[in-house]
Amino acid sequence: MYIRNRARNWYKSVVFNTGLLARHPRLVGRTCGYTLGLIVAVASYLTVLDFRIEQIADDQQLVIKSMQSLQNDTSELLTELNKTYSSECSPDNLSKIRSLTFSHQYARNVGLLDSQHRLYCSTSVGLLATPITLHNGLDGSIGRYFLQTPVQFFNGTVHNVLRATVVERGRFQVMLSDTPVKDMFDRYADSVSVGGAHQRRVVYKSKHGSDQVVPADTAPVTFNWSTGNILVTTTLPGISPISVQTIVSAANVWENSHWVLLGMLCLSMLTGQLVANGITRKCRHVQSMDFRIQHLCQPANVVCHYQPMLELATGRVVGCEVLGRLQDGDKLIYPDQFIPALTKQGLSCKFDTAVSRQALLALSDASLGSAQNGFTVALNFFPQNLKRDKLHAHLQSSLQHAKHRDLHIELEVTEYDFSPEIVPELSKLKADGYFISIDDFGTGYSNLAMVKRVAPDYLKIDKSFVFEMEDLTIRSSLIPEIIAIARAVGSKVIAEGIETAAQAEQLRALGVEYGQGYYFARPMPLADFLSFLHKSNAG
Ligand SMILES: Nc1nc2c(ncn2[C@@H]2O[C@@H]3COP(=O)(O)O[C@H]4[C@@H](O)[C@H](n5cnc6c(=O)[nH]c(N)nc65)O[C@@H]4COP(=O)(O)O[C@H]3[C@H]2O)c(=O)[nH]1
Repeated sequence: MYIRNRARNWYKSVVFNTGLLARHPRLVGRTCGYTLGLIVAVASYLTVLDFRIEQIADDQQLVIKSMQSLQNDTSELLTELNKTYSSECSPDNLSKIRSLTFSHQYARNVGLLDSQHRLYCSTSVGLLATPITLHNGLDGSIGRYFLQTPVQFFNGTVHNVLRATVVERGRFQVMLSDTPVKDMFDRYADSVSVGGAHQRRVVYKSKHGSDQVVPADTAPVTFNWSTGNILVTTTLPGISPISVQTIVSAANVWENSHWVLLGMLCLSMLTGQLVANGITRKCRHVQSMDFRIQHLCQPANVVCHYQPMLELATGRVVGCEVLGRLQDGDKLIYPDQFIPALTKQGLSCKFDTAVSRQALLALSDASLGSAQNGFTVALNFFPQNLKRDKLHAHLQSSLQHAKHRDLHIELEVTEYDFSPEIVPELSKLKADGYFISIDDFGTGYSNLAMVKRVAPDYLKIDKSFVFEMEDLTIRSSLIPEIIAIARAVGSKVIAEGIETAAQAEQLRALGVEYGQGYYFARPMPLADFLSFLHKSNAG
């Protein structure tokens, strides 16, 4: 749980504080996607390599088994010869030995030794003209053996000489036909070394194999840093250990598994591309207001700005409109940037509640000077949040600990949102003592009968009418009509968006009671608003 929370916090801080995501979503997506693609490609290659190494180790076991079979067969033959047969070079004895040799797979020829351990007779040649002593023998588990030994045998007409392995035990030597083993070496090994510690030597090497002896204690898989190849080794232990080594190069892996590798390469490229697209989309999404608003819309991020509302006739500040902003790192974001996402994500109530609570707590604690009595606080609410019972409870609880409770709360609903469903709620709120104002009046098509039923305390002329006053457009000519409607329903008029002294003067002359706009002051933080208030009302 703890780790999950830490991970979530870390993720959020990365998402919200990393400008990189916002500025380069594609770069982030591609970096992550292609890195993953590369990891998949490397992992695929390592899997194929691992598979190939296992395959080679299995093949080497076959070689080892055939070596074992050769040793067992030869050992059995030598035991039988020493136990049952004499080393006499008589035709009868040689014929018996020959028939025994036929029942053994690897023996080609048997040699007989004299009392001085010299080869003096063989089953293939018979009695030798000169006895032979073999040199450089190795000690093996089945006897002493001589590698690549020149041996004579009779092929019908002449005595041929060939090189073969000879194993000697007791009074006999067996010349081995190691062709089956050699075939195995050719297929599966690059290098074979045999012999005990000091006698060890290379007995086989392929065209790729090295001349170096493979020590008997070589690990099953090693890496040759000078060639960049992997060496797979299997050793048959014993007095004369046999080590079979095979080289696994990248070319070798490619040769054996190129279709699998090509398939995996395509898969990793596809994975990389899909992940890159996915992460790019995700980065864009986490930077979109729809996603960020859920993190931003917390009471701690809500910032209230206050725009003074003045009595046009006297220039006195009589109230303010509270305008909510959201703190996003070191910058503020404004309603036109977040309101669509806010409503889409169902956070409008959370936002309105946070703004109104913060503003009421701040203003009820502040010193408002001569404006203290009956100071008007205009709060904007989304129509769906104008539910009397809930709203009344919330506003009262916000004012519960207030220093002075004589603030007049004005609830603003835009004309655009003015609908039959909210009329009864507004009437009840008005009966509770809240002021009701219809904001942006003139921009919607509100039913005048409905307006009359609510009898709002204020009609706020939308700023678009005020902006065009000096140009005398048709729109601005509607201002007297709006004022007439206000009079008819018993409302006072507030003009929004006053930017020049001429606009303020004209509106005052038309009978508009209150005004707000950049001409007087922009929406501002509480401290600035309070100093503006005291300065304006000082005179
Ligand atoms: N050009 C110009 N503009 C002026 C002038 N005087 C004031 N304004 C801007 O006009 C908007 C007046 O607020 P509104 O009509 O209630 O329109 C508000 C209101 O409908 C909504 N809003 C703002 N705060 C809240 C809130 O806390 N809750 C809800 N539900 N809506 C809010 O967002 C709208 C836009 O708010 P803002 O961006 O703060 O924009 C404010 C204000 O900064 C001026 O002389 N010239």
